[in-house]
Amino acid sequence: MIKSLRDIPRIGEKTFRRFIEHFGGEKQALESILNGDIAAISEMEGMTEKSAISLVLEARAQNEGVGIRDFLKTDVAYEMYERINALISGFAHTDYAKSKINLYFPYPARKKDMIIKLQKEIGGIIRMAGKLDDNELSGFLSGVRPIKTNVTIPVIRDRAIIATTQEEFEAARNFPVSVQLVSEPGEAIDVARGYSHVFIGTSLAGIDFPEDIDVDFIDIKRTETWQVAPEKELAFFAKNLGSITSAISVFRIIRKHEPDFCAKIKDDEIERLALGTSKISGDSDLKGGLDNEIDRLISVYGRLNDTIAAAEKKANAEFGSLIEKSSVTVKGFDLLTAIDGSANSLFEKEIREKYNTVTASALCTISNELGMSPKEVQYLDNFFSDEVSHPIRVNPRGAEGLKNHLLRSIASRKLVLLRENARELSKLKETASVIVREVLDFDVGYTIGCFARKFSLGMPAIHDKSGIGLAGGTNIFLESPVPIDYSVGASRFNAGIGKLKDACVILLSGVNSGGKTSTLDLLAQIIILAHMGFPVPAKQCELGLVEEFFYFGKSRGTMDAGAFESTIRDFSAIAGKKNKLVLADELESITEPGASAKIISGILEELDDNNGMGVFVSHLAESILKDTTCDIRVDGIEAKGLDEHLNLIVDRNPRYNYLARSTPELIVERLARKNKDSEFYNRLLKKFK
Ligand SMILES: Nc1ncnc2c1ncn2[C@@H]1O[C@H](COP(=O)(O)OP(=O)(O)OP(=O)(O)O)[C@@H](O)[C@H]1O
Repeated sequence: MIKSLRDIPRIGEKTFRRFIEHFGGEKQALESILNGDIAAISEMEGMTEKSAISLVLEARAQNEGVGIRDFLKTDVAYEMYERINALISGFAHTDYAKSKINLYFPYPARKKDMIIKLQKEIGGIIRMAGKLDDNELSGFLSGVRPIKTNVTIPVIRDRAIIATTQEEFEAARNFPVSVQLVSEPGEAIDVARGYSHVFIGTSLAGIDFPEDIDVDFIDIKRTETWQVAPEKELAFFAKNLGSITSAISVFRIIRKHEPDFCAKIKDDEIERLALGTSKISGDSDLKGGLDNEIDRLISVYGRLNDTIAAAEKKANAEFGSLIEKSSVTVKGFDLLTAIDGSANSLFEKEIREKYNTVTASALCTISNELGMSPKEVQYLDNFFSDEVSHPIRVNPRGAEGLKNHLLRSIASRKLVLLRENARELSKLKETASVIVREVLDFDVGYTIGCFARKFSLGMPAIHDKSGIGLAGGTNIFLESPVPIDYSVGASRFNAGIGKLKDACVILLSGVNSGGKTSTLDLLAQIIILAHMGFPVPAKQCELGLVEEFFYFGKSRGTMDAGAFESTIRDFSAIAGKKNKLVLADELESITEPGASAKIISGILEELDDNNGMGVFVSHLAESILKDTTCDIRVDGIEAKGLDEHLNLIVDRNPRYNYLARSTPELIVERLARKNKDSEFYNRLLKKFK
């Protein structure tokens, strides 16, 4: 049992330190490895997804006392397992499921309990997957990613907690807002002027603060994040928004068909979470359209500059045209006043009236255009200076005053709403994490379910005898496979076989391209999937579990002495008492036919003596049988001739107790019929007649 990271052989000192740094502690790192958290492990520096998977598998193997290679004893067997896994992963909707699929592997017979447990779990998921509509589900499912918990937000600088004691100060520093320590109430007012929103201890309740500062009196030592910095609480939801909302949709769809799915999460929690997350945008802000007043304020702020510019332009045009038409008549004693040097006041009076008219109209336009509230209209008083000036311009400081007021109003109103939402959502953080985790884990099972649905797989029945039998078996790597019925050893499918019906060691003979290799591959797929606790590609299947699985592929051509020696050494692994299945494809090409037949018969005898199961594809069945006294059954896949398109007519189902000929003459016949003018093919064909 692994108790420390150091118990995993692959983890040296350097990797150990990296793990601690990445996961924040040995316990967390170990948990992550044993839980198979591939995504988090592969985020580590120097770690790829592949190495993370093999590390997890190694750790698990150590923990469970069994690893992949305990069952998959040859490279060809392992490659078949990898091909199957790659095929299944292709059905995953999330990267999480894609990598998690790699953690399933075939267990040897001694882990029967585990296999049966997996069969039950996966069987349940497949039944559920069968009820779900993938078109409805897949879009949402692929939007779910593991929850990111490491969420930070920048300090909110225009909001402060004003502490009056050291303890309050220390408590306040836990929140991402400015923190100030004051020694007396008057100082608090001065400090508060630098912020648009302050939180002050209840001990200072009753002091008057300037009107333009929002003040909240709180118990600083007991306050919660949602109260002073709701943005921090909401940032978790904002950062994981896509995943959470997609997971909620998946949850709802599953629950429609399977009301008990993940019963620990109550419907009302999901609905509250859905409501809360529907209010936030990706940057922890409030979504538009939720509050009319905020939307109005934002719109006023956004249109202010343009509205002012248009009003200025209009005012200047009106003012210009009024001035153009103006004249001042100086009559009678006014002439004397004018000589006095007071002509200016006469002109000013005339111009001021027009200036006042034009600016008043401009303010009216601005206020109407923007739909301003009475409080906002008050800020317009500072827009135009009392002194007549030309061209007419809005006083920038006046406009700034209104803008600041608008921004403060937006912030203060938003804070109320953000707080309400953060308060509600802060209680649902765990719910959100669980929902996402459950949906990701669901995708792992659903991936297997989709794979099973696509290939019409069925759960095999496991019996205690030595044998494997199937009806309607379809090789998952063939495009349009013809279903195969076959039985090796004891099974309920061997009733009609006649002699040697329980034989566990078989020679499979037959025509070239008849489907011998495909049959071995099918058996390999079935044996691997069944030992993983997965459904298998057969309408019906019954099998006894084995401890080891050997698959030897076809060798390419005669071997040199070294390669031959190492192949024989590979085969020596099948000696021994452990129950096993051995598949071997045309072993004869390792050396010349006579010697090959002797070697194969020796291997088959070894297998038979040790109660092993084996299917050996060979064109040397007759010679092999001559060299052995064991009860070896010979089955055959036979070609019956050529069809009108000169394709082989083959019955893909092996015939029991039947030595099928290789029928190379059919291939020669095909060549001769396709190339009617060729003397050469005709001459060869005659040799067979
Ligand atoms: N059950 C089947 N259903 C449909 N097609 C099949 C089936 N079995 C085999 N085939 C087709 O026949 C082709 C040849 O099959 P396979 O390689 O298994 O034959 P073989 O008997 O091992 O041939 P050889 O003796 O030349 O190695 C396959 O690629 C596939 O296209």
